[in-house]
Amino acid sequence: MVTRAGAGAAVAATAVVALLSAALALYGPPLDSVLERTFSLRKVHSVKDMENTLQLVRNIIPPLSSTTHKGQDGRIGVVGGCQEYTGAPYFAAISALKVGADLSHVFCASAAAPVIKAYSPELIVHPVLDSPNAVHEVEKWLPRLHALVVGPGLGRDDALLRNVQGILEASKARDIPVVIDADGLWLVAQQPALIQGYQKAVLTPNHMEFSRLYDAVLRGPVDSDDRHGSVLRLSRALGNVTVVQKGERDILSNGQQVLVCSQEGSSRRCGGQGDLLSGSLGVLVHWALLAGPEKTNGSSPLLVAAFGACSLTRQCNHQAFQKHGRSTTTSDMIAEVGAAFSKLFET
Ligand SMILES: NC(=O)C1=CN([C@@H]2O[C@H](COP(=O)(O)OP(=O)(O)OC[C@H]3O[C@@H](n4cnc5c(N)ncnc54)[C@H](OP(=O)(O)O)[C@@H]3O)[C@@H](O)[C@H]2O)[C@@H](O)CC1
Ligand SMILES: Nc1ncnc2c1ncn2[C@@H]1O[C@H](COP(=O)(O)OP(=O)(O)OP(=O)(O)O)[C@@H](O)[C@H]1O
Ligand SMILES: [Mg+2]
Repeated sequence: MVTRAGAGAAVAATAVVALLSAALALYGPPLDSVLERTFSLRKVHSVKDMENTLQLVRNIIPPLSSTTHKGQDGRIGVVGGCQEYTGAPYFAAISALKVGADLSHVFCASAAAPVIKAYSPELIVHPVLDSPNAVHEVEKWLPRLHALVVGPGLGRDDALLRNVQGILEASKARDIPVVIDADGLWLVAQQPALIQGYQKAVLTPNHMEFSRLYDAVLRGPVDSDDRHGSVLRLSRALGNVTVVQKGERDILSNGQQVLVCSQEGSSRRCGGQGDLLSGSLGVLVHWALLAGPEKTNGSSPLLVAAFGACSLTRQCNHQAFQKHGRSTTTSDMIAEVGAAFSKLFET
């Protein structure tokens, strides 16, 4: 039997829960409680957590179908590539195609374009990034693109970075998802306001890029003993932008939740692996936003997409290393994308 006092207490408890939920929705749970919830059971749950999250990635992958037309599974743009760096934008753009995008564009400086075109007939290469009309030239394509990957091989030339700033602003105005990597993160460290609070941005810093960003945004050094807390804090300070800190284990957060990806890779650290990750993520972000939170069981679609890209990159590394050992290069990893994707996501 429910007494009046009992019913009153239940109503009061419901009100408290509702108030707390409203507060959480507005400000996010206290940092300590997120970390405690996420990590207190980490040792016993890590393998199960990884498997559960991989299942969410499987849920966002569009089935191959005879009724879809070219372009529906993803039209991705990579913004990067300059005189010095032509490999990085190529790795990102070809990885997007290999993961399952239908069309992959590269918007690069004019000196890089013939080189990138010569690597691959699969890519659509626009030599526009150092033109005085760069923003307009890229903006023309934005209505046809599902996601942008900004930064691989961009370099740090001021004129190029100013153009990329304009491209980012135009992409935000159109609500286009952006993955920001490499020198795109250099730009964000100079001007965090560029992506502050943009819910469709994912940042993929390596060790160095993370420290630079953290210092710029939080005005202090990273606590290297607390990687999880650092990623959570940076995401929150940027207004819940999704942050993926790459490393021995990848730490991912949207300021509400923290995920850890420890998919087995290898000890081979050749350059370009991060470009494979950011290009793959471009496609997965598009798929995840299309699928929506019903398919990700309430988890953030962008976090699920990022977990998918991290797992895939590490699995490619693992498979390539088994064949090539110390001579493994990123091209060997890209050759493994199909088999790694099947192993992780098509079981
Ligand atoms: N084939 C191509 O075209 C490729 C081109 N690429 C392009 O190059 C551009 C610059 O990108 P980036 O990553 O080299 O730049 P940046 O942030 O200055 O870091 C460099 C310094 O960080 C450090 N460091 C790194 N990891 C660390 C760790 N775990 N722990 C500790 N330190 C660590 C390390 O310092 P060091 O060991 O030298 O002291 C290193 O010197 C960018 O456009 C990118 O896309 C690449 O994509 C590769 C393939
Ligand atoms: N110590 C490590 N052990 C295992 N995997 C790692 C380690 N460090 C990085 N990785 C993996 O390598 C991939 C690329 O991360 P990395 O930190 O090398 O990026 P990056 O420096 O941006 O690469 P790039 O050379 O493309 O710029 C990620 O999938 C990450 O999980
Ligand atoms: Mg990189």
